[in-house]
This record gives sequence, structure tokens and C-alpha cells, in this order.
Amino acid sequence: MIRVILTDIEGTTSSISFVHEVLFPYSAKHMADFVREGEADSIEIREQLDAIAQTSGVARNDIEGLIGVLDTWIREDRKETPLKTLQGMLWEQGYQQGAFRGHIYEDAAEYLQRWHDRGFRLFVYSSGSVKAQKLIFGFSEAGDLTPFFSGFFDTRIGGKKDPESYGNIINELGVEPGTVLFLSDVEAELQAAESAGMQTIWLIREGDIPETQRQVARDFAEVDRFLLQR
Ligand SMILES: CSCCC(=O)C(=O)COP(=O)(O)O
Ligand SMILES: [Mg+2]
Repeated sequence: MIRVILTDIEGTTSSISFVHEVLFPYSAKHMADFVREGEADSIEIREQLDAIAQTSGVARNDIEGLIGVLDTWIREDRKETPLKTLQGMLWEQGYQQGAFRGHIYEDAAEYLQRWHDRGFRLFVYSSGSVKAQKLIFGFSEAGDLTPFFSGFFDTRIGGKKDPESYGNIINELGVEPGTVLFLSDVEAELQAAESAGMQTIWLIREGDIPETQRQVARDFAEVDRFLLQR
């Protein structure tokens, strides 16, 4: 019996193109000034720079070198927690200034509401920081969807391809693993969630559906059919 739905964002509730063609370019454009201008006043920015220096080996006092690391990580789509934290802080400005609104597929917005109303507990697990998750759903094209969610998980709980991360989430939720349905467009994430005992559905929103033993859905309406059969 499914009681909890845990969802990925990019490629699942929201288009890959919104993340890669709107959010990532915005962070690439504004990151250097954001870090240079914010460092003196913001402990949170300084903490991320400490972590970047540690991971990269670039000297902590070499701000331009650390900005270079951030640029590379954005280009390479690295899921490094300090990058994700800084991106969330930056995107907050973009959402608040109306530079963009969060893309959520219509079916995702509709079924998140329906599932919430039917008593499922909804959670997000994304590489984007919890702040970034609350922003994309809070400033979405469909309005503020954050009230539908009971909680948010990001890379601080672990990487999305690591089975241990899903075990950590299960411990936090205090539920039986088999009562959790994880939705994602990335097979390695589904594999990791299954290793921890979760049920999974592979969202394939575009392109051909490959030969697979996995439960596959084109959209959240198809996920709902699966839920109704259970
Ligand atoms: C929270 S919106 C930005 C998503 C993001 O930064 C990212 O890296 C995508 O990660 P996901 O785990 O949602 O595929
Ligand atoms: Mg994804």
C-alpha cells in the first residue's frame, strides 16, 4: 500500500529545459557578482566558499579561483552541495524580481493536488537545494504548490544515486520502505531507491520508451492509474 510519494523535480515534475535553459544560465550569469558582492556580509556565502575551497583544493582567499570552480561546476552540472546552496540563494532573486516562474507540468500540478487531497504524504528529493525546491514550487506557473508537500530533501541527505540516501530518507520519515513510491526520470536513482526497498516509477516524458521491466509512466495521470490499481 503506497502512503508516501517522493518525487524528483528535473525531468519529473518539471522540464529539463527549464532547469538547463533558464535556471542554470541565470546562475552562470550572476554567480560571480553575487559571490564578490555578498561575501563580506553573508555568513552563508562564506560557508559555501569554505566548502568549495575544501573540495576543490583552491586557496580560500583566492575568490576569483573559487568563482572559476563554480563556473566549471555549473557547466558540468555537478551536484555539489555548496554550488546548489548558492544557486538556490541566487534563484530567489530571479523569482522575486519576476525574471522567471517555476515550470511544472500541468499534469504534475493537477495530480500533486489530487494526491494531497486523497491523503498521500508528498515529499521532494532533488539535487537542487531545499530553498530551490521551495522556490520552483512556490513561484510556479500554476501558483504556490508548496502546501501540498510535507517535506523536502536535498543532497545533504546524500547523493541521489546512492542507496544509503534513500535509507536515510526512510529513517527520517519513519515508514516502511515499501509504502514509499519514488518518481524519477533517471534510472540510476530508481535503482538506488529500490535497493532501499522503495517502489518506483520511471517518468519518461519524451522520446521512445526503452525495453524495460520497470514500471514506466509518461506523466502523472499514468502514475495515478498505477496508484489506483494498488
Ligand atoms: C530545484 S530546481 C533546480 C534543480 C537542480 O538544481 C538540479 O540540479 C536538478 O536536480 P534533480 O535532482 O531535480 O534532477
Ligand atoms: Mg530528474
